Amino acid sequence: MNINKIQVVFVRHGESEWNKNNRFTGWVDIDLSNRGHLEAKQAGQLLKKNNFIFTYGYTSVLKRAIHTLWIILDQLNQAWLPIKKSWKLNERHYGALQGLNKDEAIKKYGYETIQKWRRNFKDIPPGRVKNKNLITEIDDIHYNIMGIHNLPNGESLELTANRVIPYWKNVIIPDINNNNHTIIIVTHGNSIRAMIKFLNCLSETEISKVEVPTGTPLIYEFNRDFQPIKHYYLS
Ligand SMILES: O=C(O)[C@H](O)COP(=O)(O)O
Repeated sequence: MNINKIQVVFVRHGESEWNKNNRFTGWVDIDLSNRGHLEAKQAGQLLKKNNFIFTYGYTSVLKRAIHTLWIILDQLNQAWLPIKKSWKLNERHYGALQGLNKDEAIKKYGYETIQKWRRNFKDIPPGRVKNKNLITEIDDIHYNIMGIHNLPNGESLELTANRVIPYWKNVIIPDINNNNHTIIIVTHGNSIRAMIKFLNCLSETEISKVEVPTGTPLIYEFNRDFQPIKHYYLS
């Protein structure tokens, strides 16, 4: 690989309608709010101002991330960029919490339990009852077409990392080695937290304190062995 530096830009999607309404979203396919559109546009403008030109893009199969990537690429005049979409970059599946307002969930389960499900590395939120909780059927069509028959039903950050990190190692790194050295990955709060824990070798306690803002480019620079040299938010 004949390149000077490898740059990977992670962006958490812009604010979604359910971020705005403070609802657990997970795999429910909710779109951007007006503010989310604006955040995505501003992220694109910021990347343009800093002369980013991407060679490949990645996103989940959830529209809040896909649309954020489209808006960013539109700002960069790079709508043509090849993009890979994978459910392995989806948000953590929030099980029975999906659709619940976070304050109401705290009233129902208690603050400490909710916080444990949200931020402990290994804690798995309760699973939803099939056909009872929100939009199960739509999820089934969405994912059946992709040939995924065993949908998760509540994931810890650890379980999320168990699909995100292999995707990084087995798909993204080989693509980078194939000369795609400046890439953008638009995904979700917890999929990015899984990557941050892995790349920065953070402990479970350290990652429990890390929050990822919506629509803000997080730049990682790597050496050829994919060790991070530096990372910073573009703002
Ligand atoms: O899926 C969600 O509800 C959010 O995108 C992430 O939620 P969290 O910050 O509660 O993990």
